Amino acid sequence: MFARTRILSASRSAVSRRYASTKSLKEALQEVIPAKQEQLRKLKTEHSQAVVGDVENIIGGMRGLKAMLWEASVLDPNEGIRFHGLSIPECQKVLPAAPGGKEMTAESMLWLLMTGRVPTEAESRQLSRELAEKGDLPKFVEQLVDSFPQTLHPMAQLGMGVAALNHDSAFQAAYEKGIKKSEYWTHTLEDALNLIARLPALAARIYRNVYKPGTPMPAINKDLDLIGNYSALLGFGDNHSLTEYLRLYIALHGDHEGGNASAHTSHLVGSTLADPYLSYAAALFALAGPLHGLANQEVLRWQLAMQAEIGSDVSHEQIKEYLWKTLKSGQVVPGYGHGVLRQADPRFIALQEFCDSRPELQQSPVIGLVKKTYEVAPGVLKEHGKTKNPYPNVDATSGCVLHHYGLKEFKAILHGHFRCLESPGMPHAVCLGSSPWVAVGAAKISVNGCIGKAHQITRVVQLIHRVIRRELNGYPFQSALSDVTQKKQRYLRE
Ligand SMILES: CC(=O)SCCNC(=O)CCNC(=O)[C@H](O)C(C)(C)COP(=O)(O)OP(=O)(O)OC[C@H]1O[C@@H](n2cnc3c(N)ncnc32)[C@H](O)[C@@H]1OP(=O)(O)O
Ligand SMILES: O=C([O-])CC(=O)C(=O)O
Repeated sequence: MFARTRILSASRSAVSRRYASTKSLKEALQEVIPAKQEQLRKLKTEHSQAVVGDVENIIGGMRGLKAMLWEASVLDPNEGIRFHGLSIPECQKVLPAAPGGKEMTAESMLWLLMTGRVPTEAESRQLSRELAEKGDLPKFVEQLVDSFPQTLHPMAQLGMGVAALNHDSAFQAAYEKGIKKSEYWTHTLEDALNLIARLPALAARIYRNVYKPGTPMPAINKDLDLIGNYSALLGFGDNHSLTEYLRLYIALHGDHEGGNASAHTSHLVGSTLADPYLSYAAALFALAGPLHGLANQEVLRWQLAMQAEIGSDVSHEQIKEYLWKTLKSGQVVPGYGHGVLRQADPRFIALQEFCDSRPELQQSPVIGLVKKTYEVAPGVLKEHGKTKNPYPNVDATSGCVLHHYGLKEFKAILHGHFRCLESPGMPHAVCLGSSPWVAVGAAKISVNGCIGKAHQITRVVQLIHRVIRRELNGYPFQSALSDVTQKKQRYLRE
């Protein structure tokens, strides 16, 4: 089951003042955080008893449960995501692009998410430079990553690499010395920025070790933005279209209301005051599931299999048959459905618009197939009648564009890293949360969430004990397990 919590938004208004500021991100946050701390203190004293919803059904995990306070973004089921009140087209209009580019940068989205304010170009550039200056990996992490077998899943490698970066955690060091709760955020911010800065070098190193062993990686260019550098480190620095696509892609994935499986995991782990590296590593492992971060790889695999079986120049009827074949074989249609959305994902629409604006993508057979599938799949899924949302999510197209531009390798390092800028959401929560109200609230609520899970785990253990006891009485283990499983499935259905 896909746990997807809902968020109680603290603020829906867009804060998009633009003036000729040249503040660093830390200075901008220094202005925002005291007021936020006061806002949270007031909220707690005045509304801590407020009832925000009923829990209807726990069989589906935490689906739909309002369980966290969040304000960086709000996900409306019909309209999709807004970042501090700004829709995707509005962000595309106001967030600064990289020099020579048109797409909003990851840094400008990060700035917006964390401060609630659109950065000036100077601020965005300054943040790019700060990240580039912090971007090199410690030697021991390079050695660690180089020691992994090529066959180890890149997401497992990425998670371990990120966890190892906690060796230099400023938060952990400060905590050991003893600091006030109200100061947690400065050390957390330092870790979060160091982590974001190092992700390109880490992910690119893993990518090269697995797919392009022995190829030399360029040095980080201090004049480039984060994604410009990432693209170059991967070996695609001269592919301007891919780099621009990545900027858009990563900015769009900056946050999704903070309650998806990976973001929720980082909040849960962060609420114990584990440092950002550990919280983020945990989030990556949640992201590594095929129903979440790996879905775009599943989509690519599925669309290519469709292409191999029925070709590219196909009719709606042929796609319909292929969709039914997938559904009848008991599989999900990857890239369709969502835990919250009930319409086509505006991130999918934004990526489709990117495709429509580029002649090379308009002519791409696989992108053409994605488009045609979108014309047919909602009708088929409605007829199938199971999914609450028969429309595409962002993954329905994202991996296919990468494939067109030459990033053809399947395993999830690509997706994993691209999703990494969900970390703006994470440090935001940790920054505000750790000091001190939201973290405590999140911990309590999460613990409540976990009681359900722990309870289920206990039941599973009891079940297994029963099965083993029966086996000792001469009852074959497999058939005992299948008896019990069938009973359980019947029980859940009923
Ligand atoms: C970036 C992201 O992470 S976006 C999500 C990416 N994931 C995918 O695209 C994978 C395909 N989609 C899915 O598996 C689901 O729609 C999820 C995981 C995204 C959401 O799951 P849920 O919240 O459980 O969705 P929902 O409440 O609509 O599910 C109801 C039923 O419809 C099924 N269903 C949901 N989506 C689909 C689909 N695309 N194809 C077939 N069946 C589906 C579910 O498996 C569930 O079946 P069950 O009752 O037998 O368990
Ligand atoms: O929000 C979710 O449930 C999944 C998703 O689309 C994302 O994480 O971007």
